[in-house]
Amino acid sequence: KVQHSSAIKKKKGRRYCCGYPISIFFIVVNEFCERFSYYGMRAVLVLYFRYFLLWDDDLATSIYHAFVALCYLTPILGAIIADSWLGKFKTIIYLSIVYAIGQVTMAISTIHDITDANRDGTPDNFTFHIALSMLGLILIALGTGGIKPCVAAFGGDQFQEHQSRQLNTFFSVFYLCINAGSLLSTLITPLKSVASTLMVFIAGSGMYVKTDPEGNIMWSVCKCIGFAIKNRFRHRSSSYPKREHWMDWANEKYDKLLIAQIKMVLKVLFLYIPLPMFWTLFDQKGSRWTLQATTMSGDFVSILISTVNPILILTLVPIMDRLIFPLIQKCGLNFSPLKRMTVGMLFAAMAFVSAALVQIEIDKTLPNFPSSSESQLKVVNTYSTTLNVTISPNEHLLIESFGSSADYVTFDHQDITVSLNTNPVITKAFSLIKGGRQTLIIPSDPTVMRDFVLRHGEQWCEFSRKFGFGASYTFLIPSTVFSDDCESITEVEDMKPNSVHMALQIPQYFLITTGEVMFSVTGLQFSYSQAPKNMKSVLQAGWLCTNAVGNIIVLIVAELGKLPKQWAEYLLFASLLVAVSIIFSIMAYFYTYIDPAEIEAQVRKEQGLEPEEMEKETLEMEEKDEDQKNEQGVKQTKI
Ligand SMILES: N[C@@H](Cc1ccc(O)cc1)C(=O)NCC(=O)O
Repeated sequence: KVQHSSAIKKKKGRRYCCGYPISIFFIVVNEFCERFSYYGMRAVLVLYFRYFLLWDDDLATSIYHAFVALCYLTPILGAIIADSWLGKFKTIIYLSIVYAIGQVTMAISTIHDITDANRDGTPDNFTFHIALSMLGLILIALGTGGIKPCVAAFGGDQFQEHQSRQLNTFFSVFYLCINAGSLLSTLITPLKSVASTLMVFIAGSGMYVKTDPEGNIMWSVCKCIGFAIKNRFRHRSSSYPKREHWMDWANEKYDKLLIAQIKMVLKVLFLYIPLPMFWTLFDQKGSRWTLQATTMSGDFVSILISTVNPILILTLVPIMDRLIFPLIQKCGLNFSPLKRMTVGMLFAAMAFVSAALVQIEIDKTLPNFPSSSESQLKVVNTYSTTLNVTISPNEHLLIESFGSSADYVTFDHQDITVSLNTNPVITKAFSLIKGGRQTLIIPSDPTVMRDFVLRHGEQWCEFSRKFGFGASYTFLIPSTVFSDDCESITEVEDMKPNSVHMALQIPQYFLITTGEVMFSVTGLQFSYSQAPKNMKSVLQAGWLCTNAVGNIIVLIVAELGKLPKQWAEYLLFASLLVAVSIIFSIMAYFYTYIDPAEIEAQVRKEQGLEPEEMEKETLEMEEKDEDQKNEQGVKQTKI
C-alpha cells in the first residue's frame, strides 16, 4: 500500500505541454538517437563482414540475420530485468552503457593497424578482429534489444488511462523518430549517437513517471503456469468438474489477480503465433530485394532504395493517422487494430507479388547461363580478315575481324572441334568446361603475339566510357598497339548491362511500407494497451520476439528452400502470408479487446480489496483534475 501511494505521488510531478507529458520529449529523442546508432551500424555490417573480415556472401548474410534475430530475442531479457528487478528507467540506463561498450568494441575491431605489424594494409590476425567484433555485436544486441521493450513501455507509462488518444499519437511519433533516426544514419556517421542517447535520456530523469518493479514477475508467472498444468494433469479424471480456463487450475495456490493477468498475456501471445510470417517477408527487404536491385540498372536510385522505407514511413504515418483512419471511421467502418494488422499483412503479400512481377521482367533480360550439363562458348576474332568458323558438328559462325560471335553458343557436349577457313585451313580440338562459359580467341598471328598490359604509366589507354551494371566486356588489343593508338583497341560485350530500372522496385517498397505502418505501428500500440500494468515490457518483448522468429525463418529458408526461380519463391512467400493472414483474421475475430486496468480492478474487488482500490481511484481522480488544470495552462498556487 505504501509503495503504491508513493508511485502515485511520483506521478503528481508530471508536467505537460499541449496535452502531452514533457518527459515524452526525452524518450522520443532517446529513441531517435538509439535507432540512428543501430541502423547506421547495421547498414555497413554486411560490407564489414564481406570486405574487412573477407567472409563470403553466404556467411556474411547468415551472421547478419543471426545478429538481427539476436537483437529481437534479447528484449525478453531486458523485459525480465525491468519488470522484475531494476525497473524500466534503470534498465535503460545500465543496458545503454552495455550498448555503448559494444559499439566501442566494434569500432576497435575495425582498426586493422592493431594487428597489422608489417603495415601492408591487411590485418595479420583475423581471429582477433573476428572475436572482438563478435563480442561487440553480442553487447550491442544485448543493449539495443534489452532497452527496446523498456523504452516503448516506459513512454506509455507517462500517460494516464484517460489519455488513450495521446497514447496512440505517442506510438506513431515514436515510430516516426525510429525512422527519422534510421534515415539520418544512412546520410551521416553514427559515431557519437549512443553517448547522446544516454545523455538525452538522463536529462529527462526528474520528469519521468517511474513505476517500481514488482518482484520477480516472470518467475512467478512461470511457476503459476507450471502449477496450473501440473494440477490439471493431477485432476485429469472426468469426475472432477471442468474449469472455465485451464489457468484456473492454479486457483488453489496462486493469487487470482496474477492468474487474471497471466490469462490476459497468454491471450495476446497466442494471437502472436502467426505474426512472424509478416517479418519473414518484411526482413527480406535487406537481403533478397537488395540482391534483386544488384541485377537492375540505375545509379542514384540505389541511394533512394536504401532510404525509401524511412522516407515513406515519415510520410505515410501522418497520412494514415490524420487522414485515412479518421476517414474510414467517418464512413462508419470499424477498423479495429487487429483488422489493421490483417490488412498490413495483405499489403506485404502484395509487395511480394510486385517483387515477383519485377523479377519476371529481370529474368527476361538476364543472360541465359548454361545448366550443369551444358557448356557455352563465345568466339572472338582478332585475325586480320573476316573468318568462317565451324564448330563441330553443325555450328557455323561468320565473324568479322576484331568482332565476336553475337552471343554464347550452347553445347550439350563438351568435346568440340573448331575449323577456320584460313589458308591453309586450321582445325583444333577443345574440351569445354561443364556448366561454364568460355571464350575462344582467334589470335591475329601467334608468332608475333606479345603481352599488353592496360596500365597507368608509360603505355596506357584511358577509357572514358561508362560501363553498365552487370555487364562484362573483353578488350581486343592488337599486338601493334602503342600508347597513341588506343583507337585500335576493340571492345566486345560478353554480357549485356542490366536494363530493368531500379525504379520498378518502388511499388513493392511502397506496398511493404504501407503494410508496415498498418501492422507494426498498430502492433506496438496493441501490445501496450492489452498488457497488464506489471507486464507491459514483457508483452512488448513478446511482440519483438515475433520479429526474431521471422528472421530465423529467413535464415532457414535461405539455407534450405532453393526454388529454381526467384519469382516463384516471391509468390510462394506471398501465398504463405495470405494463408497466415486468413488464419490471423479468424483468431482476431474471436479476440475480445480488454481494458487490463478494469479487469484488475474487478478482480481486486472480488478479492475484497475495495478500500485500496477506492484510495487509488480517489488519488487518480485528484491527479486527473490536477492534470486537466495543467493541460489548460492553469497555474496553481499552493497556500
Ligand atoms: N521501418 C523500420 C526501420 C527501417 C529503416 C530503414 C530500412 O532500410 C529498414 C527499416 C522500422 O521502423 N523498424 C522498427 C524498429 O524498431 O526499428
